[in-house]
Amino acid sequence: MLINSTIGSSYELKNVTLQARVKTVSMCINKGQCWHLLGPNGAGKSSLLLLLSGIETPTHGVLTLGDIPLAEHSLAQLATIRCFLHQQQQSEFDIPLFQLLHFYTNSTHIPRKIEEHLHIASLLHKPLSTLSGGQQQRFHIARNLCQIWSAIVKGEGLILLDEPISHLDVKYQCAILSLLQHVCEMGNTVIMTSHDLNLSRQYASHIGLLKEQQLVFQGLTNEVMRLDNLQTIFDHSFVQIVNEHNTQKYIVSAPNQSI
Ligand SMILES: Nc1ncnc2c1ncn2[C@@H]1O[C@H](COP(=O)(O)OP(=O)(O)OP(=O)(O)O)[C@@H](O)[C@H]1O
Repeated sequence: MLINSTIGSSYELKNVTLQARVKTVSMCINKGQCWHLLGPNGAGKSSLLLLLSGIETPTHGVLTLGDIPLAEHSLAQLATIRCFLHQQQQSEFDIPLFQLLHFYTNSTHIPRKIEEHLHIASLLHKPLSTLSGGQQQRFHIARNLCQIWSAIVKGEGLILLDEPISHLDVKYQCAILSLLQHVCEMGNTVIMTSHDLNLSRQYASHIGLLKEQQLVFQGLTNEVMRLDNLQTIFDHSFVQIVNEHNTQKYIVSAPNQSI
């Protein structure tokens, strides 16, 4: 039984490679951190998340969770502390959400904190296919968090989310990101992908910038989210705008400038 050894643990990756999808990534992800992985399409963000989830196994290098190779933790054991939202969620069962929730979590209870942020309860009687894209996304995020909620309340959860804020309107984007920030403050670890530079800058404690299947820049958000780093990663020019109170900076595209 290895699961107890993951509690209070970190991921460590040493020269981890996944075929041609992720090239020699080395990084350490500690408990309580909120990582956002950013980069162009095809940069390797989803593939890196699949490695961290244990669904994919490195072709080279060492990936440990709590000082033990991730592959030595059984997927069944991991499922009690680690959730993983795939980028494109599909369900073969077009049944009411409360039945789907029960299928995935063995319960139809939605913890108060999740309901406060994601407002799922009023949708539970509806089949998934009758919901909008954003409503479906809220349900999938909620059921992933419900799956490991008993670990989350103890600050022992590992929450992996591939583009969780896609399809969401700005209110729910901020709602889910502030919920994730809150669970990190409880000691849980979040690793997610995104394409929204400004929201990542606002909500991530740590950033990984990927390009051509390599993790090129990583570290504290303020240190990594620099215009020169972003220009290198995206082959695109950006400018920074400071609001009138000089409290918030926004990164915006500068399409007329070539680099
Ligand atoms: N199942 C797979 N088998 C082989 N190659 C794959 C597979 N999935 C992705 N790839 C390739 O691996 C590379 C990284 O893809 P990945 O999906 O990780 O990128 P991403 O950064 O998440 O992109 P996006 O922003 O478009 O979601 C791409 O070149 C892609 O074509």
